[in-house]
Amino acid sequence: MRTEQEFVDGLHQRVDLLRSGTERAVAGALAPVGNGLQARIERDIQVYERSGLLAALDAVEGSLCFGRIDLTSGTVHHIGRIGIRDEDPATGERVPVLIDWRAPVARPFYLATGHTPLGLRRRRHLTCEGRTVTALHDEILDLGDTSRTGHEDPTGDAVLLAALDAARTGRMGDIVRTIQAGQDRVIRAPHQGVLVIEGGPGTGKTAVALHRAAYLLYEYRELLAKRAVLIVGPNPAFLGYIGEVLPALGETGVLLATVGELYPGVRATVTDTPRAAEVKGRAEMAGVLAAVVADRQALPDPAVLIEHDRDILRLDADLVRVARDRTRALGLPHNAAREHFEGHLLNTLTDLVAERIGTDPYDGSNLLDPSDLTQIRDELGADPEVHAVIDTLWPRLTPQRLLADFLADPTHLAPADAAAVRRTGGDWTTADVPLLDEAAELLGEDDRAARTEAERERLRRIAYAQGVLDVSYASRTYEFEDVDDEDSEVLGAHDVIDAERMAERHEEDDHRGAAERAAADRTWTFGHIIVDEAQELSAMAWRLLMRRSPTRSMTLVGDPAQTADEAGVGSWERILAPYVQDRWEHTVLGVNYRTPAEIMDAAARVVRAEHPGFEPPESVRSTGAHPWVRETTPEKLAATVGDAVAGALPDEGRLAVIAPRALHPELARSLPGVTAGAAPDLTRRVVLLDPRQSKGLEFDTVIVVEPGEYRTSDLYVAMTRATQSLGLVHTGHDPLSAAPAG
Ligand SMILES: Nc1ncnc2c1ncn2[C@@H]1O[C@H](COP(=O)(O)OP(=O)(O)OP(=O)(O)O)[C@@H](O)[C@H]1O
Repeated sequence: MRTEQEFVDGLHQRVDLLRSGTERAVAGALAPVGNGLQARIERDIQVYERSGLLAALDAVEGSLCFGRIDLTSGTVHHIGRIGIRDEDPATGERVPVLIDWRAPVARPFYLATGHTPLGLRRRRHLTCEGRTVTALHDEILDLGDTSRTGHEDPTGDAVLLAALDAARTGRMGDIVRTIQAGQDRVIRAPHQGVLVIEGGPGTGKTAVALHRAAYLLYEYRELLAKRAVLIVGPNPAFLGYIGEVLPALGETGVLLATVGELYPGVRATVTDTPRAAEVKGRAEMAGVLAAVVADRQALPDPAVLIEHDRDILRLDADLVRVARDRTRALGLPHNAAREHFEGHLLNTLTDLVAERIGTDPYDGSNLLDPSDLTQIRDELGADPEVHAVIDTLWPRLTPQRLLADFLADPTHLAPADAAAVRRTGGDWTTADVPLLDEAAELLGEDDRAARTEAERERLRRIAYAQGVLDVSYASRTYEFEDVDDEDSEVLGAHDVIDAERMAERHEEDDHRGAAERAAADRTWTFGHIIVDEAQELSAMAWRLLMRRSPTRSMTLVGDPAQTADEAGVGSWERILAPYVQDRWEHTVLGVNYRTPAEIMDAAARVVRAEHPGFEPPESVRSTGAHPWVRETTPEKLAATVGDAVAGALPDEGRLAVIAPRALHPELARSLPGVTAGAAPDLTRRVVLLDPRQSKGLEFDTVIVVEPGEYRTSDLYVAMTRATQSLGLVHTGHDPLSAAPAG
C-alpha cells in the first residue's frame, strides 16, 4: 500500500507541475500581443489547446491511476485515465509513467484471465479517495506464482460489485476501472462502418458507447478531432445524466445532442401528440416535402400580363413550363435553381419583346442584332414587375416558411394524417427538426448574395494580411538594419508567405473546437456518430443523421424490447438497409449490471405476459430483496406514495417515483421538495418522472405508480431503472399478479 501511495503521490506532483506550467502558459498567451494577425491566431490556438489540457487535468484529478499490471517479464505498468510521461533520471529520456487505459499496452488489464493470462502475472485494482490510496485488490493470473501480497481478491469481482452496489448520484459515472472483456471488445472495435450494440436493460450499452467515443478519439485522434464525434440521446435530461462521463475520461471534443437540437437556430418548444410524431417521422414525408416544394414552382393560371415599355407581354403556362422543365432538369435544389429559372424566363420574355418590335413586316425575319437583345434582356432584368412575377412563379423559400405553411395546410396528406399534424404558430417540435432539415436539403441556398459577401470578405482579409506583412517587413528591416538584407539568413514573413495565403490560413484556423463549430453548422459531417436509444428514432430522423455521416462511421445502441416511440423504426434491418444494405456489424451484450435478479425476474414476467418467449439479460447480482406491491384507493394514492417514499428513501443515493404524467401535480404535492416537469433535476434525492423520461436513467430505489396504465415496453423500462429496490403502488391493477410466474 505504501509503495502504491508513493507512486500516486509522485503522479500527482507531476500533474501539479504540468498544471502550473500550463496555467502560466495560458496566462502568458493571454497577455497583449499587439495587432498582428498571425500573433493573434497563434495566441488563440495556444489558449484553446492549453485550456483543453487544463480541463482534462482537472477532470481526471479524482482517480488518476486505478490499475497496475505486472508482466511475467518483470515489467510493471500503472494504468490511468490519461497517459503521463516523465523524465527518466538515469537516461534523461521521457518515458511513460502512467499508461492511458486506451493504449494497446493497457489492454491485458481488461482481457487477461487465469485461463488466458496474456503475459500477466498479476492484475491490481487501486482504489483512491482523492489523492489517497484506500484499497488494493489483486488477482493472480500466473497460476504457478505462489507469492502473495495480502490484498488478494479470490473471486476477482470485488471492485466490480462495489461499483454496482454504490449509491447513485444522479449522474452517470465512468466504468473505466472495471470494463469487462466483452465490453472491451466492443469499445475497441474499428471505427469504420456501422456497429450495432444491442442488449437488454442495464447491460452497459450506454457506458460502452461512451467509452467507445473516448477510445475512438484516442485511437483516431487526428481524424476525429477535426470532424468531432456526435452523441445523440433521447432527451436533454438523459444527455445531462451522461454528460460528465467523457470529461472524466479527459475528452471534450464531443457534441451531445438530441435530434431536436440538430438544426442550428431552432429549439423544439412544444410536444407533438404520439400520432403526429408518428406521421411526421414516416419515410414517405421526404416525398411529401419534395411535392410541396414542386408545387411552389407554379404555372400561371390564367396567363400573367406584364406591362413593359408600353407593351403588354403575355406569359402563359406553356411558356413558363418550358422554363420550369429546363430548370428542373438541372437537378439543383429549389433556391439554388432559382437563378437558372430567372435566366430562362428572362430569355423567354426577351423573345416575346423581340417578336413584337423586331419582326420585319415583309419577310417575318428578326431585325434585332445580339446587342439589341442583350439590352432588352437587361432592361427586363431591371424591371421590378418582372421580378415580382418570378417571385410568384419560383419564390425564394426558407425551410421554416415552407414547413410552417405545410403544417398549417397539410393537403398532401391523407385527411386523418393531415388532421393529426395540422398546426399553426411559430413553435417547433422535435419531430419537426428532421422535416426542417429535409426541407433545407430540398431548398438549398440561393447563395449569390453569400458568394458576393464571401468574395468581399476574402478581399478584406487579403488587405488586412497585406497590412500585417508590411508591418512585419518594416520591423525586420528595423531589427536588422545593420545587416545587408539580401545576405540575411533570417527569413521574414514575406519570404515564406504571401498575403493571399496568409488570409487563407486565418480562415482555416478557426480556433473554436470542432464540436462547437459542428453545433452551429447544419451541414457539418461528423467523424463518428453514436446514437443511444437508437430504436426510438423515426425514419426521417435517420435520414438527417445519415446526411451527417456520409462515411457511415456509426455506433448504434439500443434495445428493441424497450421501444416506446410510435415513430420508432423497429428492426435494425429496416433502419439500415436503405443506407448500407446488410453491411453492418451486430453485437449483443447479455449481462445486466444494473438490476438485481429479483427485480429483473419481475420485469421479465410482465413482458412474458405479452411475448411468451421473452428472455431478459442475466443479472450479475442478486440482493434477496423482491419487489413489493401496495394497493390503495385513488383518493389515497398521493398519500400512499408519499408514505412509501418516506419509508424507502435510501440513506444515500437517489429515489425515483415513476408515474403517468397526469398524476404528477397531485403526487408532487405529497412529495416535499420534488419538482416535476420536462427537465427534472436528476441530482435531487427524490425525482418524479413519467415512464418515457426514465429511459436510460437509473436510481437506487424506484417506485412505479399505477403500473397498470403503462404499455408493456414502458413498464419494462420503468421497472428496470432500479439498482437496489423496486416497489409498485396501484389502485386496482397489479401487473405482477396478472403475469405468470417465471
Ligand atoms: N463494466 C462495468 N463496470 C461497472 N459498472 C458497469 C459496467 N458495465 C455497466 N455498468 C453499470 O451498469 C449500469 C447500466 O449501464 P448502462 O446505463 O450503460 O446500461 P444500458 O444497457 O444503457 O441500460 P438501459 O438500456 O436500461 O438504459 C450503469 O450504472 C453502469 O455504470
